[in-house]
Amino acid sequence: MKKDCKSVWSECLDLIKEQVLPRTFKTWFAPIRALSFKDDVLTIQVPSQYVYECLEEHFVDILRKAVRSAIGPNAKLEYSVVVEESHPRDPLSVTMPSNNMKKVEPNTVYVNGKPDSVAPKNPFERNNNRLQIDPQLNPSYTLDSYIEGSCNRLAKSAAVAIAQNPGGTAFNPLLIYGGSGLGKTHLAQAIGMEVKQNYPNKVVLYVTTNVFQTQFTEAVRKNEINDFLHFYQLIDVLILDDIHELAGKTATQNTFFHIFNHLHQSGKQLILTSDRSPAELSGLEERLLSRFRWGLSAEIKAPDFETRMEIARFKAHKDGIDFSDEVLEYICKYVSNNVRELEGAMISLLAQATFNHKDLTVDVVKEILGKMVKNQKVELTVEDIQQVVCKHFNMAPEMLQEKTRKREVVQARQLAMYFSKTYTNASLAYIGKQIGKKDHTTVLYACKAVTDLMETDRAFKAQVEELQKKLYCRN
Ligand SMILES: Nc1ncnc2c1ncn2[C@@H]1O[C@H](COP(=O)(O)OP(=O)(O)OP(=O)(O)O)[C@@H](O)[C@H]1O
Repeated sequence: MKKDCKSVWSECLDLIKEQVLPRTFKTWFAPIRALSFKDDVLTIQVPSQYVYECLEEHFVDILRKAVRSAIGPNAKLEYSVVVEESHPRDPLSVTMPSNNMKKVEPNTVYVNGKPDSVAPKNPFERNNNRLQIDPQLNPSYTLDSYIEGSCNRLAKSAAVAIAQNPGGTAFNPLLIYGGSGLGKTHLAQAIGMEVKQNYPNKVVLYVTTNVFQTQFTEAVRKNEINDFLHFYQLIDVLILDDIHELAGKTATQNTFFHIFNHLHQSGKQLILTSDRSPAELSGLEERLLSRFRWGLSAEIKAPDFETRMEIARFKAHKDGIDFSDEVLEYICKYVSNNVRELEGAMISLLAQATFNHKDLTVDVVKEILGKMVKNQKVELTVEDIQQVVCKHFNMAPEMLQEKTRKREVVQARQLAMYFSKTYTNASLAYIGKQIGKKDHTTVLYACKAVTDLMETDRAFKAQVEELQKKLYCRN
């Protein structure tokens, strides 16, 4: 069925929404209108030159991914920029190309038979017996732009070593794990970028577990599983993002197991990312987990204040934004758990200040961030959470450590575990140890119990929301 511009753009918006903060989405993407879609070119109307520049500067990667996913590898984006709001329905506008839709050069590999029979669909181009493999790398994710701190030192050092000698270090596979928005994808992609620079002929491929899963399902449906395996065996550096999503997908795990073995035995490099440590990767087969342990598992933790400041200074400098140190300190103090949110806050602040014609002083930042900060994850520890939960239930924190199955203690413990998993970057093992000396499976069970109960019990859900507010307003 032929898609129209509205449905294509709505598909893009769904994908974009998953990747940016709601405030960012509202500021930058919600006001955009889809104008036309023809020959793989999607034209969108943006309200001003400023918005056009900001989109190209800050969001081009997100846009590129979304547009490619909705349209295909040949997708092009064009902007129609409103220059005069002369008529609300028919404003005067000019058309601008998306300049930054640059991408890393694809690799060409020669295959026996028709390339069509080897490659999963998009983003691979086929021609005679040549197969072009787009590495799917984001050129802005480099090792140089990845700020090092104690939170990520081991992972970054391993990344540098691998980039110099892919497949030839002890770090094979490299499993990078940690919480959301802490730079796992950036670092994994940066290795790919650096390998492409050091070894232009090496075939690098970045793929999310979701895409891998879809390609696999498609290959099964079409009875092309051998071609699928053959294709993945052509890769020199395979980056598989979000491997926790393999949980429970036995057939996909099985196939990945074969690909892993083949690549590893042939001295090819594997880089994996996950939101939890191998010990906490439930739902994955032991034989796969044991292979992950062959190389290096490196955790990325939430950056400390100094590293956040360095990241914020770097981003401000790169984007040519003039934030004073005082302002940056204010932002970094409050946006503490997640680098993606830190970036989002900086971009939103800039946009709001520009639209409202205000200089970015600390007072202005306080005013603008005021509402936003309330919704941020202020730096919470497992201990803080236990305090708040116990106070809520009028219970001494020591009760959580007691070996009792009393209903109210069990529920308080489960809630403390659930909030610790949701609002801190502590590992399941650490959370369990701190809250009643339990193991990680108890924490997982507690999180599931709370989520399930919230779905069926309104009063309980209201109680969780009440506690959430108390946690946010703690400071
Ligand atoms: N140490 C760092 N230096 C510079 N930028 C960073 C750093 N850590 C994270 N970022 C930036 O933060 C944003 C989020 O990073 P990324 O997408 O890699 O996180 P992630 O851990 O893969 O998150 P998720 O698990 O949600 O996919 C990116 O724009 C990335 O460039």
